[in-house]
Amino acid sequence: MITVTDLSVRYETTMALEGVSFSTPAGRLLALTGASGAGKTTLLWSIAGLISPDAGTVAFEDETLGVEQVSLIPQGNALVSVLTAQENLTVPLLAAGVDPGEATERATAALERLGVEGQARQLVEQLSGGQRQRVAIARAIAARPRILLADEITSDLDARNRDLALEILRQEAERGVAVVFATHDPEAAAHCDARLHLIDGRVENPGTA
Ligand SMILES: Nc1ncnc2c1ncn2[C@@H]1O[C@H](COP(=O)(O)OP(=O)(O)OP(=O)(O)O)[C@@H](O)[C@H]1O
Repeated sequence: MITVTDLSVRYETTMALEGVSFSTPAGRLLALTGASGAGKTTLLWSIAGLISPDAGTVAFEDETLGVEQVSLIPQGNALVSVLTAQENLTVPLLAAGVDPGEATERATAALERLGVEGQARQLVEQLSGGQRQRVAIARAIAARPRILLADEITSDLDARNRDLALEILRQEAERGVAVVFATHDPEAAAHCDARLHLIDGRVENPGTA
């Protein structure tokens, strides 16, 4: 469960979020919608603990859950371009203390789920935009998060891979993960269980998400 209470974030003169409150349980796939600049990325980064809000709180119901169990798939994927696809998955797992054998198994399985196992040994800089996006999704799920935050992850994908990415988000929710998926795509939002719509940093129809 993610509970956001009265969250406000200001960038100099811009109020990116203002009094945002909502909660979403484990197992739910929540679409986060709104026009460009509405505050979707700011909200995901705040939930991930990467931005300190000016006011308000983000809480996870399970007190034992720390930010290391939150995976964010950022816009633009943030992969390391001079590492291979496989290394982009294994390096963070090794850094988190996962045993090398298990890190390799988890990376291989995640790349297979996204259909990019054939690119495992290629450098990220040699991959297409859509392949990079799928490697970024694989990296997030290989971490086995309890909370998964996905920022516009279908924007570079063709129809088949867009459906695959949505199916992966659905499978993660079925595994008991709380998933928040920022998207401009109405069809992708319709595939989710609920929708939170932001207008200029505020929640439209508060309390209905
Ligand atoms: N680092 C920053 N410094 C100043 N203003 C910022 C910064 N990041 C975002 N903003 C502003 O905060 C507001 C919300 O931005 P945010 O990126 O959260 O929106 P978004 O809904 O994710 O947009 P998009 O759909 O285009 O990605 C916008 O007005 C944006 O210009």
